[in-house]
Amino acid sequence: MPLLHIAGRWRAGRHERRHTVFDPSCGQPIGELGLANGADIDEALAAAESGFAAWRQVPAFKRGEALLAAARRLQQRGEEIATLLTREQGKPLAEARSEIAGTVQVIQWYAEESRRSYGRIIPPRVPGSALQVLREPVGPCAAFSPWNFPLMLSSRKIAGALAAGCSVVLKAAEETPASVAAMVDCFLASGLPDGALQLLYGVPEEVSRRLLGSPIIRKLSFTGSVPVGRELARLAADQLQRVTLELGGHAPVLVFADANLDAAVVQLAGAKFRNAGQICAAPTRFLVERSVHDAFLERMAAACEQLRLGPGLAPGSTLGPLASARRQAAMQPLVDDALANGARLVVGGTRPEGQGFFYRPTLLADVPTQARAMGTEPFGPLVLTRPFDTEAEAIAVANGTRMGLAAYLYTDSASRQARLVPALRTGMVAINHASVSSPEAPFGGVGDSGYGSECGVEGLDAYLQPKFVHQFPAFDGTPPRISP
Ligand SMILES: NC(=O)C1=CN([C@@H]2O[C@H](COP(=O)(O)OP(=O)(O)OC[C@H]3O[C@@H](n4cnc5c(N)ncnc54)[C@H](O)[C@@H]3O)[C@@H](O)[C@H]2O)C=CC1
Ligand SMILES: O=Cc1ccc(S(=O)(=O)O)cc1
Repeated sequence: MPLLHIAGRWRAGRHERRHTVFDPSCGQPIGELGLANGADIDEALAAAESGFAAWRQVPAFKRGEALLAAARRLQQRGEEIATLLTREQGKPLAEARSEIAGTVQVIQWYAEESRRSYGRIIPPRVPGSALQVLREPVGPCAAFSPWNFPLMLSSRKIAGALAAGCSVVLKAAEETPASVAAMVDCFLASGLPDGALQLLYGVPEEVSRRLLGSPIIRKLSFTGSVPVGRELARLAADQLQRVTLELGGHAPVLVFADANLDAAVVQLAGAKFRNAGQICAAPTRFLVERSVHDAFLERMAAACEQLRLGPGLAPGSTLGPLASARRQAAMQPLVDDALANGARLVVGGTRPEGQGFFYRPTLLADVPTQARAMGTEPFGPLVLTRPFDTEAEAIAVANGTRMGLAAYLYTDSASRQARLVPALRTGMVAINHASVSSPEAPFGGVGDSGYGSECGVEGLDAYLQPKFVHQFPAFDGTPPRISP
């Protein structure tokens, strides 16, 4: 699989180590990936430097056109790429198609927004002078994307950087290389100069150390786990690179008795089991007002029973395998620990017999806050519920982890909505709805969920550096008086 793209050329990495790619639905190898060695990474850095020099000269309008063309190509190749994605990541084909549709929209949004990245003129203190703020691309960027939504999460970084006029070296996840390579091909075929976009796979810590150790890189964007995010932020500190970190969450869901319970469960079950629960913003800790807790459990149990666990490419599967043996192995200890701490098993709780990285949809009730799953992001198909009696108690539990990405609130009371939004310590809140992701809106968290945003104008700003220009048309020898 020659899936690296460096300096305008597709080729295999020259590292002595190779990475085996697995089909999560059967646990069998489906390919061998050649990884980047030090020389490959250095070539990618040099190419990103020259690619930046060329790409930043392209007018914003033309950059937007190139991105729109990339989005069209991705749409045209949708079926082929969705199949690649399902094969290597595991998600049901319908979800892979929907990831592609969402990715197309992200690229389109950045393409359009790049035309509106205006500077500004500030009224001057000294008559005849001008105060301008220009917005310049920050420079070559290093981007690291994970395996759970390889296309969506890579596209946020690629399109954000390219829209702003930056070049990118993307290290995507070794677990899911072919789908991202196909998407990168869509970008490259749309008129990018050589070096504007490189794709690497490698030994992760070697790639990050070498990229972030280089003064060429001016910006880091990472989506993944908290420990790796911390490590990359440390590396970026040495070169004073700007940083965006999206490090996952442990989203609380607050369901009050005045909410429409039927609609809430349908939405929440959809959001929870999408991608087998491997979503940073997945609803995870379900805090339900005591008077409706049993009714909620009954409906959620029915929703779990309706899921069809099976290979993503098999028609009718609505819940695929986890993406790796590592993720599958992480589930049972979390479930066993919750049960040992007094939780009640309502549905699932085991992996099925046979091959593949499957885990049954699992509903655990009355999960105590000290259970490990209530503090560690499960990143799997686990619903954890607990009843609450007061709003204050619900908020205390909701804010009881160091993570702060998303929160979900189900209540028809406008006054409660107004009280709870400021009380929730998260970067995003959805009310009577189970999605917090929209290309137009900033996506990001607080606390251990990281900092910075992707998408929205904030996502584009992350790749732009303001430059203040204080201009006097001619110098007449009189020192200007700026202070009053
Ligand atoms: N925010 C998100 O969307 C994601 C969050 N996670 C979180 O991470 C947990 C563990 O997942 P794993 O895949 O086992 O985690 P991991 O942290 O070992 O790997 C996650 C990704 O980061 C990359 N990575 C690892 N070390 C790196 C390094 N030093 N430099 C650059 N990239 C590096 C890997 O290639 C992989 O694609 C999950 O349970 C979940 O909590 C994982 C993936 C995505
Ligand atoms: O894991 C992070 C993540 C996954 C999916 C999406 S989206 O809903 O498809 O936009 C956003 C973030």
